[in-house]
Amino acid sequence: MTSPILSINDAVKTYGSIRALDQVNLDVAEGEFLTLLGPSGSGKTTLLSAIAGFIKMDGGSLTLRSEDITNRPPEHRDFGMVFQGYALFPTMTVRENVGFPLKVRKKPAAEIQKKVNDALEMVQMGAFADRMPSQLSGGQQQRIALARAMSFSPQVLLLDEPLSALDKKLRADLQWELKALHNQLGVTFIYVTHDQDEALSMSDRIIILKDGSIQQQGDPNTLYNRPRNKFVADFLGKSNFIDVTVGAQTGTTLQCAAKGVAFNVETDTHNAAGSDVKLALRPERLKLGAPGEEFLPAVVKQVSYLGERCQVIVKHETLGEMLISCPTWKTDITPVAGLAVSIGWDPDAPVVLSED
Ligand SMILES: Nc1ncnc2c1ncn2[C@@H]1O[C@H](COP(=O)(O)OP(=O)(O)OP(=O)(O)O)[C@@H](O)[C@H]1O
Repeated sequence: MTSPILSINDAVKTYGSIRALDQVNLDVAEGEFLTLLGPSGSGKTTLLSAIAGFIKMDGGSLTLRSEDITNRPPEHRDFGMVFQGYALFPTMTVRENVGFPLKVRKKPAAEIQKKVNDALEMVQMGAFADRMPSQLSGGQQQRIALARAMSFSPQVLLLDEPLSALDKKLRADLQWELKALHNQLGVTFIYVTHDQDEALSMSDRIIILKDGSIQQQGDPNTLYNRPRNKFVADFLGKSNFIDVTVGAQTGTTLQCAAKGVAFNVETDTHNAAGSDVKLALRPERLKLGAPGEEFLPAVVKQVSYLGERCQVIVKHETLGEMLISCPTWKTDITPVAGLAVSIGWDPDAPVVLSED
């Protein structure tokens, strides 16, 4: 990374015995769309609030373009913010709301007018300038909140679950719009969500948090296809897990044995012979065939049709139940409960997980 716009160094925040932030280190690159993702209580909002300056950290420091801002009050950090509890001012019009950050910064009236118009155009809400917030839908209010956060051209935009109150279809539309805005403006976005699909679809990089510490970070493709541990594999998408005993490893080829089943796995990790490891296997990497076609016999237990894909639970005699996701347009086999099938996977499909 070229020199980061923002660095969080050894951030610690405790509430009694809870470590909401546990030695968090993070560099944010200029212009990136960075997402903080984790389950409820993992520390996402705490980290964003510490960056915003709403809470004081118990330890660690924050730098903005190499300048220490750890003790700088929020209003002097100059970040744009779209927070859950940071609603529009109900007694101000849309125009006044969007102009508010500029007014606080004592900008001249002509500049305020121009920037407000620009910000409203940006979120396609120019026609709504004279309405009151109560006369807008939830999605429109979110667009105005975004326009307000952007009106003063901040270097960094902090967004805490800005779409969580919206219905699924509108949320998906606004995800596209937010991503397009990000591409167009080149502003650094730090985005909090607990929605995995939202994180995967919008982010340049995802930070996965659990109990106040970073579990893994990377681009969506790396995190999804190369999860580091069980928590990440389980939290980001669905996974089958297989406990195996390691045989010999020759280069990248690992011999594995699990409950009477032997197979090879291609891996870039190094594993000692005789050790026990856990593998993650994504449902779409499992293959479903007629009996004898793939290498393990199994029986279909349950099928769930999802439109473009169908989810099939199969049972192998010793490995137990496995989840398979197949495209529904591939009709060489129609899975129904009770059907005898076979299952298999390519050697590069399983991922060797780390223990922690
Ligand atoms: N003001 C507070 N007082 C006491 N504990 C707090 C406070 N704020 C947060 N916590 C605790 O710190 C931990 C992290 O909370 P945080 O709100 O950052 O999680 P989160 O990942 O944003 O969760 P959610 O998705 O539910 O918003 C939680 O265990 C929470 O209960």
